[in-house]
Amino acid sequence: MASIEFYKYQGTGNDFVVVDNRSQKLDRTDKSIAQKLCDRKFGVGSDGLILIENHDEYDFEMVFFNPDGSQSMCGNGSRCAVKFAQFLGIIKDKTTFLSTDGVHEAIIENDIVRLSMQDVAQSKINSFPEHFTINTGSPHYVIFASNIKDKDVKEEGANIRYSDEFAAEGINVNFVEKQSKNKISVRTYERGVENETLSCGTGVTACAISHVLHGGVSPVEIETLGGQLSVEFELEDGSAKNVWLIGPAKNVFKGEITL
Ligand SMILES: N[C@@H](CCC[C@H](N)C(=O)O)C(=O)O
Repeated sequence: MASIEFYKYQGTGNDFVVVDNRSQKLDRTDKSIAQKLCDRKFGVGSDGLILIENHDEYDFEMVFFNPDGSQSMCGNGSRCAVKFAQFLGIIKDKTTFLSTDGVHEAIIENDIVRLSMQDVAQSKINSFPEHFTINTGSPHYVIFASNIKDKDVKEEGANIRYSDEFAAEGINVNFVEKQSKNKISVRTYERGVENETLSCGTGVTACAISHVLHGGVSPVEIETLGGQLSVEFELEDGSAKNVWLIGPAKNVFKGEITL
């Protein structure tokens, strides 16, 4: 049985167990590690596990797992990983690192992390009469609604995520309420967590792009259950370019767990 030192971080309430895995103490191919650590009753408890590993070309590699052991890109997790890399002394206040969907840049200003996201090509944005599907590193279903505070996000989100169209790959489901031209509120059901989380970075990015395609204006301020995020980008020929996700990321505590 190995004893693992971990750190707990949160980015607008999306919480993560973060491990310095530069010595490759943990086997990144073993998804049961994420299942154990993320379990809120039998483990530490979180919306995901992040391993920080060495990389030959970039400052570090961030390896992300959902609590069910599946892998995808995580926007809030990336912002937390950047703060952790700064804490470890791997970086100062700027970085270029590798994540699940490719290379990202980030800039740290106190507790705020500005994270570059991949451009979202027009081909990854599908517009339907009632909703959008957009891939911002992870796949998102975006639906505009009113009074989202009264929604049963877990039930309605699960209905879409487990529908015939999405059951196999899964999809994250975002309910968006327009507040003004540059402000929206968002609640998200996350695949891999299979529940509502307090915030989702790739999700609010997808929602901000959908909002601008509906007549909104960038930068878009986003209110989530866990706090405020901001997304800025330019729309060029239907594609979102120069996309940045901006918001806080904080260490909550440090601990040790026996696996
Ligand atoms: N919370 C994340 C998204 C994590 C991945 C997602 N659950 C998926 O499997 O697509 C974020 O902040 O982007």
